[in-house]
Amino acid sequence: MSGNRDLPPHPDDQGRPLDHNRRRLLQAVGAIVSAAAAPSLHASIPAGNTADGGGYDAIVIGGGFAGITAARDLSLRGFRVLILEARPRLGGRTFTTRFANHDLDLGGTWIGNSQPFVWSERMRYGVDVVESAAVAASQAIWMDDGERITGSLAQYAEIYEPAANHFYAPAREFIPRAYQPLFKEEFGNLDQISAADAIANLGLPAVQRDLLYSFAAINGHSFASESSYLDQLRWFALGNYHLWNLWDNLSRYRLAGGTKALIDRMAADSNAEVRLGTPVAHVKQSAAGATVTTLRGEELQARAVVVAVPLNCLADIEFSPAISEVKLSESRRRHTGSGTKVYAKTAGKQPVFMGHGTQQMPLCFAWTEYDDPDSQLLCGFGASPELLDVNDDRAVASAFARYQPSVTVEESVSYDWNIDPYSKGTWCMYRPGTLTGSLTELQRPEGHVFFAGADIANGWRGFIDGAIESGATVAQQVTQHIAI
Ligand SMILES: Cc1cc2nc3c(=O)[nH]c(=O)nc-3n(C[C@H](O)[C@H](O)[C@H](O)COP(=O)(O)OP(=O)(O)OC[C@H]3O[C@@H](n4cnc5c(N)ncnc54)[C@H](O)[C@@H]3O)c2cc1C
Repeated sequence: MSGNRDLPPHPDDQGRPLDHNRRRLLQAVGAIVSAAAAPSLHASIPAGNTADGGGYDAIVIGGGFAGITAARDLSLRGFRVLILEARPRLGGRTFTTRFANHDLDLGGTWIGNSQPFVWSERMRYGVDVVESAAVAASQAIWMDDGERITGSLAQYAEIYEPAANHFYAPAREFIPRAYQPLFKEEFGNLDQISAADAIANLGLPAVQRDLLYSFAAINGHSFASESSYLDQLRWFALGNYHLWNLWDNLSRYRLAGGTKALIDRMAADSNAEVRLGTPVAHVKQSAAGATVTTLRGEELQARAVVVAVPLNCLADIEFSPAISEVKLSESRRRHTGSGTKVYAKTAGKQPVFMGHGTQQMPLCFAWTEYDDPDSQLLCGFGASPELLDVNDDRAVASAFARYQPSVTVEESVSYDWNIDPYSKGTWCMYRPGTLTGSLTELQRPEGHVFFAGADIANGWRGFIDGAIESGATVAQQVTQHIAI
């Protein structure tokens, strides 16, 4: 089984010019922002497209966790809300499928109890959690100068933990408030250097250095040279400045029934109208609101628009007037998340293991995720699709064999988020300079247009938790905006 390649057409496929006369449009933004503050706006709510012709209060573009949260919260406050989702399903970068008798998540999967937004949602809707088999691993596997070493988790921790604590040492000083990443204001050069630079500067023995490169690679889902050191430190702050608590939040708990179980309950609790398979091509603001044009040319009006698409896809929507150049250039620059994730079903069983490789290996991490009676499901992550073709079962089998040489892989499954035009990447970690230089601007509403998403969250940015945080925050902003 391989990734889904039956993707709907992309806005760019229509050959629509995305360039604008920026000066003229920036002037128009100014006019709209001043008009938005005027109290008489509500006299001219745009002609609507709801069944009764009354118009939408808000159109939410994107039906991932951020968009669903924003739409649910707004609709439960009595506003008329429409979700326009490009794909034929909700969930965005979370995607639960059936494989080897499990509800398997090909995208976002694990949540943690230091993640307040998603944890409260799963408790509110009564969605249980299940623990990864690797939590009780009887074997740790790591690499020392190319040689595969096996031992206990405690032996592995003796090598890895002091190195990781060294790497994360500046986190408490520079990110004292995990949900206010810019609180400190002064960060020295921490956001200018990469995680790889920081690791090289630690002067550690090669075995520890390589473990850190690989950990930075899985966290940024790209080589350690791509991500900002400061952005990596943020994760440690969010993990309560404790390495193993961070790990618990990254990989311990899955939602029973998969992420679909949660997003379906959130969507069912919402009164928002949902249109699937409806990519948005254009958002045009007026004094009273905005007109959203779908790829099929349908025009829909609302008083406010929530753009809850991945950062990497933002520049594919045409905005009139144009949104800020910072937003567009960060979208085109893309966050670092561009690696691979793959599951493999084994024939027979191996010791339940947790494997920490090097960032140059096809899979920089691999472990037993499900320990079934007669087989296992292994999960692996790699820093780059260049290192592993996840659609090639034999390549996948040999990648897992680097950890368990005698493993027999029966079949594997993955999803290529990097070629999907509605994600153009995996989870978000920032490149050097983006956190201190652009986050505030990425979050800033422009006129009647608001921005949400895991990729611009304050707390667990790049996670389901961050998507829900951002969606809830923007729902509050839109509520105030509409109520003016
Ligand atoms: C492989 C992988 C593993 C991950 N692992 C974890 C994990 O274990 N734990 C965790 O918490 N997080 C994880 N994440 C990250 C997490 O899944 C995301 O951060 C989060 O789900 C993003 O939510 P979102 O709503 O901000 O964006 P998305 O889920 O990307 O939703 C955006 C939506 O916008 C839609 N869209 C895009 N363009 C348009 C358009 N023009 N018109 C209309 N709709 C459009 C998309 O189709 C999509 O549905 C992982 C992600 C991946 C890919």
